[in-house]
Amino acid sequence: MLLDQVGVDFIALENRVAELERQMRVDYEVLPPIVQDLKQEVTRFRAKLEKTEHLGWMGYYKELPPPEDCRRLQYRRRSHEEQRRVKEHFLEICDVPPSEEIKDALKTALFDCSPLSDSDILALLEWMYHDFGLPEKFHIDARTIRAFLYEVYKNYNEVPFHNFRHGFCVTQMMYAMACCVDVPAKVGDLETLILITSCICHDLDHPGYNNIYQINARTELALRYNDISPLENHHCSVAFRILELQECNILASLPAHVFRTVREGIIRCILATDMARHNEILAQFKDITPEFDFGNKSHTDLLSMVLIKVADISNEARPMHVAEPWLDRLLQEFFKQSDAEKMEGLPVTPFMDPNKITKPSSQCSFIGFVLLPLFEALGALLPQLHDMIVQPVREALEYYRRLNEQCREERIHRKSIVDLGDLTPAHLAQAAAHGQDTQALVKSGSGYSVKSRKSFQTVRSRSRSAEDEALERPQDVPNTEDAVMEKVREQDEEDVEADPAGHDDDAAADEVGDEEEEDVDEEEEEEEETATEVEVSEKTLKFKISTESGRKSYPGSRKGSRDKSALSGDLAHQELARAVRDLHHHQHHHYHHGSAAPTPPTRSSLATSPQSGRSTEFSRCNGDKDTKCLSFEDDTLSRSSHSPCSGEGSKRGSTAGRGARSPQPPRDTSPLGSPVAPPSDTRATSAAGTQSADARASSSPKLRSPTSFLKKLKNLTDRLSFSVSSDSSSREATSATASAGASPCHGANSPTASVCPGAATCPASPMLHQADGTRARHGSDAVDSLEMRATLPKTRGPRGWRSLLGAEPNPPERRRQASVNASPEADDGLDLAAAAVAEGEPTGNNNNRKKTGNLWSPGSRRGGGLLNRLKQSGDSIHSAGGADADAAGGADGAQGPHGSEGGASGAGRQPGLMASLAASFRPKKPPPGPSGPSGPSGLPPAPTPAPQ
Ligand SMILES: Nc1nc2c(ncn2[C@@H]2O[C@@H]3COP(=O)(O)O[C@H]3[C@H]2O)c(=O)[nH]1
Ligand SMILES: [Zn+2]
Repeated sequence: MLLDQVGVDFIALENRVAELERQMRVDYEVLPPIVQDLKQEVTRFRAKLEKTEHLGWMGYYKELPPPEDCRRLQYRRRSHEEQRRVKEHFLEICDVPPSEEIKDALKTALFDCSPLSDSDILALLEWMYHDFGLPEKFHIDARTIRAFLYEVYKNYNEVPFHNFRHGFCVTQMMYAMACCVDVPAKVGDLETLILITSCICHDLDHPGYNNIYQINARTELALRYNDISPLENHHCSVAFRILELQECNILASLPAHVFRTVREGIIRCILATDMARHNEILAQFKDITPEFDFGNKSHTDLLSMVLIKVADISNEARPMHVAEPWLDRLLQEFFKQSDAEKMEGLPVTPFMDPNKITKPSSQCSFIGFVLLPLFEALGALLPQLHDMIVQPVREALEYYRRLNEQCREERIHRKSIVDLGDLTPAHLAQAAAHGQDTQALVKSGSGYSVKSRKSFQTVRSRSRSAEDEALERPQDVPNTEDAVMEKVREQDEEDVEADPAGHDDDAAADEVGDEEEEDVDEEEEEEEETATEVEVSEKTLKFKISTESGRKSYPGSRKGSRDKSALSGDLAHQELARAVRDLHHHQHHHYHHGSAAPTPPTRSSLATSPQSGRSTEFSRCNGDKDTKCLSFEDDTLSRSSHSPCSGEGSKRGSTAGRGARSPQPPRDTSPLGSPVAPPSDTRATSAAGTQSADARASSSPKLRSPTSFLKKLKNLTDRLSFSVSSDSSSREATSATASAGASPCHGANSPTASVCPGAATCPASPMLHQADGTRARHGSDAVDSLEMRATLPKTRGPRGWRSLLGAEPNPPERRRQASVNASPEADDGLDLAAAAVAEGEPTGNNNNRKKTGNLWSPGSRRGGGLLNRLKQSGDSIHSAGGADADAAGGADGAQGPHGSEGGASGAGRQPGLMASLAASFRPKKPPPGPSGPSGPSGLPPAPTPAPQ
């Protein structure tokens, strides 16, 4: 019937097509031989052209430089020589148990491993197994433990934070907690084995770029694991590959079913360290806490997950002289990632962006929203841990709140001085009328001058970090900042007049609206800045798997309350359609209605607009003012601008006096003499007004600007894998915010998936290959990404910290130097038992090792002029975190300030450290018999490996 209506005889049409196809086949076969030859010739020639190297003499072939992303992703492994030294010294000391002092220190959160060498650390790891009696209980041969630990050591990369020492610190914290609450008695020996082994392995082969990057850049790991905890899956996979090696298989003597339990447990624990699952795990744990049953496996499983999570983020529970260098290293890694994201046009992870965070702001946010709620939850179940980890973390939060406030005050002061040069007498009079110190204001107009909204935002963005909002003066108290803002608005108007697009008529009419838009954009920017790692991680994951099931929000999540609607694929399409309608509607009015144009589509205007498809949703949500009802909202990086420092807590913090977290006291310089922090190294004892994350979860309805609107639209189209062109203003907006669709280097949709010219030698590939030998994804996209990068700015406009500080972005020299021996060499195999004990100490010393500088001295606990240090910090960031600067520094760059064994980077140990360590280890058990099957530890030989 339909066919009749259309008036087309489809059957006839189909027959005709089939006939033509037949004819073509016949014609093709009867081509004269000469034409066939010609065809073949053309095919051959085309194939040749595709390999154009031989045309180099004609200038048609240009050798491409090694793909930058390959270089950037390369990671560092220790040299064979260094590994050999570590192995030798490990074997030298491993039969000697640590001194009582060290044993005691190991059981506290005060332990400081920085003076220890890598072999010392390996020996301590082995000791932890022994101390819990695990080798005896599970028949683990000492030789096997050592081989296992050494292999683990080799499979950590020399990245600033997620390195072997981080693995040790996490294990040591787990050990300390386990001793404190007697974990073996509570959860059993097997679970203890699971916990210790999981901690040791939990960040194996971490490349220094987190899951958010992996997913957004569509790296091999993200592709392999379908965006689901790519790194954690990888760590786990590497761990079990090590355990597959017979000589390293500490689980070899376990019966098959026990092995399965252990494997399952290790996988569960390592996967639990993905911060995208933080709220999920925390919520479940809190749920069961009131009726926690140590006899219930699902309860103890959850407890194990929480324990490893706590250990993983426990640096702030340590004394400041231990915690702070770790934070510096973490920020170094963060900034390196955000640098890479900017260069590759990926979304810039807000909590990693030096333009958006400061050290104190980062810590206020992380401790307040993520760390403390978790620690308190564990403390509720295991109160013995309160003094050990909960209280120190509260003090750390208090410390950073005060510091943040100090920073903010200084920034405001600086801004008022800087911007006064541009102020008119009227502004000065206004400031004076509000009782401000105009004397101070007129001092200088130098420094940053606000030339445009953008440049102002650049400064402002940096200065208004997550916690600034909390410390903000009440709205109704105008101050110098208001005067500055006023000035900026005027400047904006000038900008609008100078707009080459020239919507002059609209400009006047939209003046009010523009101001609102600015506020909206700034608010959104700030919300983005306040997003914690958990939120961004959740969002990154949600973004990818939302079509499957929607992602649940958990009570611990700040967005839980507003994340009402899960995003399904259909919903996304509907939203897109609505968004397009709204956009069209808005543009129509904006450009054609002249002065009568309505203000830009604010939330309220959308709510009442009859043309807006979204209006019904808005009205539906009207009753629930505190909730962001729209999934459209949820899918952006919008975040509450509430800050962890807001409210009572911060006020109390501000009056709590300074220096409660006192500067670092002189350290006991004897390497192992005092591995714990001196008692004077305390933090503020005043209980911080810690806010629950939930209390801060409120959100206020916000206006909607065209820019933000387009950002959201872009988000949607990205999700649907196609792009919608936008006008120049929107392009600028999306570019400025490095929105998701901006030419990812590793684009899976790459139209030219040609082979990476550097694939064969690409140092990143082996890392990505090593698990299963498959080819690195980025290799195949490298040409594409190079082409794309050529059209991308190196950094994202004036917001880059380099432009702020006038530093050269990514000096090419540095990049070049960054290509170092990254390929993991084939190991020469483990033969620990046969390894000869090396003579004497390694020649390593401290001199070669570059200590990681404090990134942001204002955040430093070591005093000094705040402003100066802000500037200096930027410089040090540049050298430390920027573009593989660590690599440029040679072997000692990327590694943290810790000692590794011997060689350039092994230097870290003070002279005599080995002697001191050796002295500190006492024989633990009688030396092994002269012959017999037992290993150096005298344990029985390992039984046959269990089937796996
Ligand atoms: N801002 C901040 N983040 C931290 C701190 N400690 C741990 N993290 C983050 O928490 C994450 C836990 O998992 P990872 O080890 O992968 O990476 C860690 C860091 O990104 C800290 O002290 N401050
Ligand atoms: Zn970790």
